[in-house]
Amino acid sequence: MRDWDAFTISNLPISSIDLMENAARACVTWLEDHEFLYSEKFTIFCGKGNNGGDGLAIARLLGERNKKVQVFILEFGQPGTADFQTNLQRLHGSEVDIQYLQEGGDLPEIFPDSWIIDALLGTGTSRPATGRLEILIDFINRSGCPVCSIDLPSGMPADFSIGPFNSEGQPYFPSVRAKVTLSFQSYKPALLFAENAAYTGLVHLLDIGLSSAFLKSTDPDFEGVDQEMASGIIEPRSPFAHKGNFGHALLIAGSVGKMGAALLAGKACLRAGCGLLTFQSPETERSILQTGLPEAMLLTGHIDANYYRSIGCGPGLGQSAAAATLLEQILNEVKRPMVWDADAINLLAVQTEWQKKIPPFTILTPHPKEFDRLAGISINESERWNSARALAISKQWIIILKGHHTLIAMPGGKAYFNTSGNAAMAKGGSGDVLTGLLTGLIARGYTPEKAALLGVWLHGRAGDFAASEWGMESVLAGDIIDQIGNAFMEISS
Ligand SMILES: NC(=O)C1=CN([C@@H]2O[C@H](COP(=O)(O)OP(=O)(O)OC[C@H]3O[C@@H](n4cnc5c(N)ncnc54)[C@H](OP(=O)(O)O)[C@@H]3O)[C@@H](O)[C@H]2O)[C@@H](O)CC1
Ligand SMILES: Nc1ncnc2c1ncn2[C@@H]1O[C@H](COP(=O)(O)OP(=O)(O)O)[C@@H](O)[C@H]1O
Ligand SMILES: [K+]
Repeated sequence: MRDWDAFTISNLPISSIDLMENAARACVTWLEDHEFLYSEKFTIFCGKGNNGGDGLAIARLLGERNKKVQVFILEFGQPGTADFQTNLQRLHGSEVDIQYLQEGGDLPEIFPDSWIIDALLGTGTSRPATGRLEILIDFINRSGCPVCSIDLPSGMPADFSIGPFNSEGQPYFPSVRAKVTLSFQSYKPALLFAENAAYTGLVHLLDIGLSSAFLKSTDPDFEGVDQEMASGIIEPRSPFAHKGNFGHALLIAGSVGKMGAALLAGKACLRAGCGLLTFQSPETERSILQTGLPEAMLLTGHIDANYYRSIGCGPGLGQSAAAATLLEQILNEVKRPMVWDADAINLLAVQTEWQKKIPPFTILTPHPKEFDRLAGISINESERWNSARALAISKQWIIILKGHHTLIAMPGGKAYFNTSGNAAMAKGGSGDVLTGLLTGLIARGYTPEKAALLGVWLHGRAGDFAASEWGMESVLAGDIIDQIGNAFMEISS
């Protein structure tokens, strides 16, 4: 963010103080647009960095709108930044009441029925809050007032989970508990972790006019997957194409009582655009597959795995001896990247000698528990993300660590987080849909890296369409499949 800020100031005719003004205006406009948050009274807590400067500018703008505003500035024992001082001067002479909180002084008396704007610390947070700052964070959290945090909940470091202690002894970071966090221009990693959500509240990103050219001039090692990225990957279907052009996929899936998982994966695989699909599934379950998905074929005997352009393993497979034998045979024969999910991952966690046989660029799609079985227990999501990134590099696998913001860790070290999808997808079967989709995209001809980015985004987007049709409670995994086409259409030109 600091580099992006500096790039913008040197490449666009905009000064740092005007960027701060943009940020403050964006916050106030957002508050105005969300009437339920737009109280008559605001209590604004400011540090003396630029986050505090944002708070002062917000105070002035709210004062101009005839809101009753009180500002408390926490004395850190050092002068404010230049933009903080400019905004302090701009605030003097207004109706806004400004008070200073000294180390060791009394706690403030605040309007009991106000909204709190939290502008104590932003991306400059460098260590856990202690002393007066920690007491003030606790005071804000106990005040009973709803809190809107600016850029980050104060105390939360931009790049980590705030707690609990991790294996490297990273300390717990006391943090403001916000109802809403208004963050500037881009997600900070801390805003993506599940355990931080109780502190960030709802996160909204506000455009403050940072230069878009910066993103083209840099190759960050951590990036969001969004509609623009997905539409840059998608390839059109040639008018003269035949089914042979779009690949033949093999799904090794299903066992007694779990054929639904195979069907879900199979439907999603075909919806991904691949030409042909064959299942390798138990003979006894033949009628379920052949009536549930007449478009697919079924193999029950020996398979020549190398015949298929892509192979997806795991949905509903179970962990029986027969499943293990089948996967071992696949590993001994197949040298191209595959997709491994669910019980295939669980077996891989136990059969550690298999791991060196997994072809490079194979996609693994664990949910957090499956991941911990494979890589050891992580104490929080930021630790798990680091562990996934390290494993992707050391094994040369693509790891798709599923969650609200699914992480995609590439063998080259780069990592992505997904921005589509929603909690309606938190229901059995959603992961099987993703496995099928990824297997279908690889058969269709996408490289595993492109398939991973496109597939994860399409899956979440289809979930978003399903949620708008069925509501957050009632979406079924099959509804996600039915919306894959709409997700494709949105990014096809
Ligand atoms: N595009 C952009 O980037 C834009 C950014 N903008 C805004 O600027 C914010 C970043 O501002 P910033 O860099 O001045 O940092 P900020 O968080 O205000 O505080 C730093 C000070 O706090 C101190 N400090 C740190 N931890 C501490 C602790 N635990 N306890 C006590 N002190 C602690 C730290 O001290 P130090 O670590 O140096 O010892 C330093 O003095 C950003 O979040 C956004 O709101 C917008 O205006 C517009 C455009
Ligand atoms: N709250 C959520 N927000 C976004 N996506 C979600 C959410 N909950 C679940 N999902 C998505 O749904 C899928 C669930 O996968 P998984 O846990 O393997 O389910 P299952 O094994 O039951 O099929 C993942 O792709 C995940 O990213
Ligand atoms: K803040």
